[in-house]
Amino acid sequence: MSDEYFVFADVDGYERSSEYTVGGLCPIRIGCVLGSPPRYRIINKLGRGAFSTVWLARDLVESRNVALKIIQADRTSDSKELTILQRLKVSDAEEPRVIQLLDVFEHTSPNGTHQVLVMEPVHPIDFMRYSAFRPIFTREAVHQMIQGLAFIHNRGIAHGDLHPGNLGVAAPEIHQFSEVDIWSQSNRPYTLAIVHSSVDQNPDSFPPYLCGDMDLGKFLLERAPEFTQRPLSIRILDLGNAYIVGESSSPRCVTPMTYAPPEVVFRQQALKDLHAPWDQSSDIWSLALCIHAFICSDGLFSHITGNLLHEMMHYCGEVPNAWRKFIKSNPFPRGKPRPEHADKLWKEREKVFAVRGVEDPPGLVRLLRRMMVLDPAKRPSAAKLLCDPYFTGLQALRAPSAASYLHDPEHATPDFQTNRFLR
Ligand SMILES: Nc1ncnc2c1ncn2[C@@H]1O[C@H](COP(=O)(O)OP(=O)(O)OP(=O)(O)O)[C@@H](O)[C@H]1O
Repeated sequence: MSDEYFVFADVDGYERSSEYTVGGLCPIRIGCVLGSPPRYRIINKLGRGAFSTVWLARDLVESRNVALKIIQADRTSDSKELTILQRLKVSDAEEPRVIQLLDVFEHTSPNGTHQVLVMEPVHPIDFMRYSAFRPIFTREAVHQMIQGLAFIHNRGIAHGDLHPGNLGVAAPEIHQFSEVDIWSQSNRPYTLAIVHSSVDQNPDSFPPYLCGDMDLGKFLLERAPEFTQRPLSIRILDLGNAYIVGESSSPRCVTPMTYAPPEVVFRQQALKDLHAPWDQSSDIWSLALCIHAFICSDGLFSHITGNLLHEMMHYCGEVPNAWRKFIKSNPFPRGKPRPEHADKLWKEREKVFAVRGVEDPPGLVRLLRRMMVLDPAKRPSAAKLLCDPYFTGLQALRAPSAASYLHDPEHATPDFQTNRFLR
């Protein structure tokens, strides 16, 4: 496919050549300055999403580093992310648990007009070696993740794409490094020259080279190792698939299957329904799996085949009525799920958590099991989870924003009242 556009073939891990076209991605060069008036100088690439590229840039006005999420041109007008991020703004006095929008502007390229979201740069936790951090922070980090989700839910939003790549850790240490500091280190941009082969293509639609993703974590570990020794400050990222509950129906679930909730996996796998609805209760399930991955560096579930439903049932020890018919034609590979079997599996997890140095492994297992209930209506809300005994004695409620969304659990209404997704 790339031969239509480029002399070189598409390379895994980079944008596809077909994405640089009218209506597509914004061609970016290292060192160019975006903003009106010009303000953000591009340092390196941080990542790419389904419809965007994300860049580390120097804010020449505030002398700090920022992340620029540059949205594909034909997605700019219907992107809901800006509205959602504006709803999630906290005051300067509050420690956010959700990525904060610092600025927004539009940038015009030969491919169209792109919305640019300016955010704080964070260290994504999927690149984080858990062992590099002090396990003593586990309980606090887990509490902060749930705080972040409670905050999002309290603002009426469901996230819908929780996986380890969308959880990050604040990295204010990055601000002390200028572009030259960063360029002169081993993290200098890794670029791959590209040449388009068709003379019909507008050469300005393409960047002169593609950039590899910068390893921000490696840079910080080398240049600011104290980063791992202070308490973590978690950020939930990527509100690109979020929606305001009640204002619209849920968009298609894009969460990787091994983090997706059972109500979505069942409908996708058993009923071939790719538009399975999901809501805030679905985030609770996905966050439990993110917590597991944060500690163990890999997911709890390994399969993306039909066995995923079986794995879910084995860990939960139950078979929902709605699933029985489907399961009959796909018998259980490891025997029928039973509560004793689930207890055994979680005991094994407890041992793994203990090896990882987690505080109170049985307490953490109890928390995860509360979150991983097959019926979404029976999952506790994030606000209620903040009062789980696992957090007893934790000082993490010091974040001033906590008070604004923490319900009194005594008076909390039932958590997720409908089980309409588990038909
Ligand atoms: N604030 C940030 N700081 C550092 N890296 C970031 C930041 N925001 C995004 N990234 C990086 O860019 C990647 C893509 O960003 P993001 O997930 O927001 O885009 P998306 O289009 O919604 O992606 P996805 O396809 O994963 O849903 C992330 O996986 C992450 O590696």
